[in-house]
Amino acid sequence: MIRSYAGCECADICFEAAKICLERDISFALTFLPGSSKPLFAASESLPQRVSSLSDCKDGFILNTFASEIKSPLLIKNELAPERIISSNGMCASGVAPYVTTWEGSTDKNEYIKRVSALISLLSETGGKTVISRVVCGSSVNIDWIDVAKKLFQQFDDAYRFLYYTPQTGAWLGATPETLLAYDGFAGRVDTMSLAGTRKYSICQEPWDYKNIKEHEYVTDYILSCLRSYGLSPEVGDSENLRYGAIEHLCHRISVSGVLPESVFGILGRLSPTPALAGYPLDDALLQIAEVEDYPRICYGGYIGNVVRGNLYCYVNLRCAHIRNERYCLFAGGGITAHSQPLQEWDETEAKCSALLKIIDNVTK
Ligand SMILES: C=C(O[C@@H]1C=C(C(=O)O)C=C[C@H]1O)C(=O)O
Repeated sequence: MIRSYAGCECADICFEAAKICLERDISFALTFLPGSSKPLFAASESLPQRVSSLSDCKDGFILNTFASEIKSPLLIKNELAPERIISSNGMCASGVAPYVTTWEGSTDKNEYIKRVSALISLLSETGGKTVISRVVCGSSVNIDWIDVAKKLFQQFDDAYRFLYYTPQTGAWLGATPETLLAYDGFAGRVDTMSLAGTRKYSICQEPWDYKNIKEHEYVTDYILSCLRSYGLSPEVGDSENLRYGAIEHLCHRISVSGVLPESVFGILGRLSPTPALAGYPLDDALLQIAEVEDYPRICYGGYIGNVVRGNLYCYVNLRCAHIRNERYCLFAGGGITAHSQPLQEWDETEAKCSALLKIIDNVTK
């Protein structure tokens, strides 16, 4: 059982502190591990810096952007307690405004269909898989993001839930089902998952279709070869259906022992992004993503997580929104292969962002 490293047992206090941090551009992260109602809160007056090894990493929140060339994550150190932020309201360091801005316009459906159709034709010749996303943007003016976070976190209590801000990334909110890397420092064990393949949730567990099985295999194979390249012998669990609200994903849990803390950030850097978020082969997929998507992903598809006394709990930044005072931008994507149908892929992205969009609509004054 993990205790809150910020010494904060009370979620309401953390949400109140998060609100102040958002208003004052103070670096912070409020997160909940899957199934836990205990907040993990980290905040710092100093600018988040890169950390190169888990062994040297203080407790706090780590993150990296999508396909970052700099592999070492940024760390928000656990330095400011939420109570202190609240009691010194306004007295905490004047934060640093974000260096990145939110994208303005939503992806047009016809344009998406056109571009994805062209990609499907290309993949029919070359093989492989590329994960294409789209954005849904709107005005933030009448939205209380703390209210949105509370509702989202309650609805997806099985997911890793996050709300954070750094000047390097801006503010992000989401609830992700995808573990990238969990490290138990005492046992030297890494747990990860291959998560790809999406369909509507149903209680009758039908077999998965060929397209989903194939796009899933790219992810499993990639993770296994990455771990084996470290001389490790990973084990793959049975096939599972992992539910996320109204949809479910094909999932294999993968675990491996004998991992030294010095190797953990290296493995993390190699695993991010897997073909669940980029594609296979990786370099081709990254080029195709840059061609098809006309906005920067920033943190979408990157990773986020908590370092707690030598352990690491790290997830893929998915089912998320980039939020700012004026605009917000939701991101949702899916794996495209030669067997994709453009309209079905569009509907899949719709299903992936619908829960968060519904909450945003409901709280908009
Ligand atoms: C890319 C996303 O999700 C990823 C892609 C999936 C797929 O293509 O089936 C399933 C789960 C995630 O690994 C997203 O939610 O934006």
